[in-house]
Amino acid sequence: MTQKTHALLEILQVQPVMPVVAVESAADGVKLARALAEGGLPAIEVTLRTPAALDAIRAISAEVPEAICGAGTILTPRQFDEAVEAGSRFIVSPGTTHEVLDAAKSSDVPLLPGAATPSELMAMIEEGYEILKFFPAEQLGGIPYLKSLAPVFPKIRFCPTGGVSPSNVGDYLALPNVICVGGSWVAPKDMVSAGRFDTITQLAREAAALRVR
Ligand SMILES: O=C(O)C(=O)C[C@H](O)[C@H](O)COP(=O)(O)O
Repeated sequence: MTQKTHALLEILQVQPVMPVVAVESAADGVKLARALAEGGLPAIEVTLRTPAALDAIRAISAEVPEAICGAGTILTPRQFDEAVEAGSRFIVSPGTTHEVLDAAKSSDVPLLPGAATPSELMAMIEEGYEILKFFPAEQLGGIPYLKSLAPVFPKIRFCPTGGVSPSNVGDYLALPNVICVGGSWVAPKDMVSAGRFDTITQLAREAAALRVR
């Protein structure tokens, strides 16, 4: 196992659920990261799907020492570098390209790359990856699909994301090849815009109490 895989494992094993968030301002990001960490979910994936994302990562990294802030929806090497520069402790991409893999090679910050088909998994194993994002999990076949992959790829562990919710999260976390799940339900947009951070802390608390297997 590489040092970077080890670093990624340490982050992903901290909590059963990785909050996947899209924030409209750096201030919202800070409040959200605080609320989630207080509920027991210190690691948070801030997606680069809003213009405020990089500023939010910068602000969380500077102002919320209890959080472990990563960047999501990384599609290009430029985004990879910008996210690292902003202070991201880990990087998540929904799929994989050679360019993003090259950016990851020249960085100390670990990458959680997306892969789904057997050919994609084989390619990622060749690149030295053992921990992968599985996105969009439910739409790609969800739990039965991951069960089918397990005997063929015994070393690979996934972070399924996309369509994971309180109603199916327990079944995902029961799979031997799932290390944690990603999801937005712990930080609903309407609660963030309404400033309901206490409720978000409560949602985080419930998610943090889930058991992995
Ligand atoms: O942008 C990415 O890289 C993503 O991961 C997309 C979505 O934010 C997650 O898939 C969360 O999906 P839901 O929990 O179903 O809302």
